[in-house]
Amino acid sequence: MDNEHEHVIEVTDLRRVYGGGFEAVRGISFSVGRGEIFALLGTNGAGKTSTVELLEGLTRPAAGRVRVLGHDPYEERAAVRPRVGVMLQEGGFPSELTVAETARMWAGCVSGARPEAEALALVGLQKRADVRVKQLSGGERRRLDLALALLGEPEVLFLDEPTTGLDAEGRRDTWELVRALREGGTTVLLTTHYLEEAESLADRIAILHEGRVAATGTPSEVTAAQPSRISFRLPDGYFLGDLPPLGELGVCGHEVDGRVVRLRTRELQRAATGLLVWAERARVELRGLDVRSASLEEAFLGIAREQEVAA
Ligand SMILES: Nc1ncnc2c1ncn2[C@@H]1O[C@H](COP(=O)(O)OP(=O)(O)OP(=O)(O)O)[C@@H](O)[C@H]1O
Repeated sequence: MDNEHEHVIEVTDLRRVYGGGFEAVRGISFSVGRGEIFALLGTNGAGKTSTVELLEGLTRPAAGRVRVLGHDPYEERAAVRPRVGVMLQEGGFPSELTVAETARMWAGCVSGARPEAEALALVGLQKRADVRVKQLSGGERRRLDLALALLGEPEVLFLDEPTTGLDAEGRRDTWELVRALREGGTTVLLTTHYLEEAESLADRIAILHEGRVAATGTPSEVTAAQPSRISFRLPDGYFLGDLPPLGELGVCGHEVDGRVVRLRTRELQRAATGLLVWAERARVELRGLDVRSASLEEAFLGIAREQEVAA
């Protein structure tokens, strides 16, 4: 396999069982290529952190295979660890130390670390170097976590909810930094609760549900599998039955809320054209007309609903 298309992360039929027998990860498979940003999404308890911890080599899977940079991250920790940066959900470093002292202490544990000041500057914390960690805001702590993960100039970066607690500007700064790291060839696997984050940042995503991959692909592939929406106000004096038969328009679901009609369709062009031709002929205006493809949020909620029904 050439370097460009090398799978930096490979997960095959991965399982994780906690003490007591609860199976949190139930046969997950995916791979991440070099320089890709891959996002794991899912409801609370879907198994994102449990999966990331296996990738980080913190514990051994109950079954299945994990490879990071071609190695087993648990059995061959010494080969993998120096090439990987990890940002856990809870950093948990001593809060009496200053930001600079924390970075220095951390750098002491990393071989070939970049200068601490450079790592702090990457996340915009250079002016907070002399502040004690306990005095940082939640968002600043998250950025310090990220700076520490970047100290070793990692080839692979694991980010567990990297922007939780950050304000809108901090979140966008982090996205820019992650994109810049990708441009430099870093492979990034992140978990997030922010669908907007996955949509804007990730090359590919996997939506987990109860320990399984419910959907995977590029964000647009995942949303394309969900119905599009058309909404409008019924013109005065008209009723739903006055529209062309919804089945003929390719509509697969509808709701009427007062005068507002919402249609779902997998054939957006056919439905929109049929509706507009009807309105033109009837010489009526469809006020509030809104036509759009599913967002990742709608896809996410749709997948969660489908899974609940299937269960
Ligand atoms: N140490 C543990 N012992 C037993 N069960 C656990 C343990 N840690 C996690 N679980 C369970 O495993 C499931 C998956 O948890 P996990 O933290 O991986 O989910 P998650 O997708 O990261 O959730 P969140 O979005 O809330 O962080 C949950 O049902 C959780 O209660």
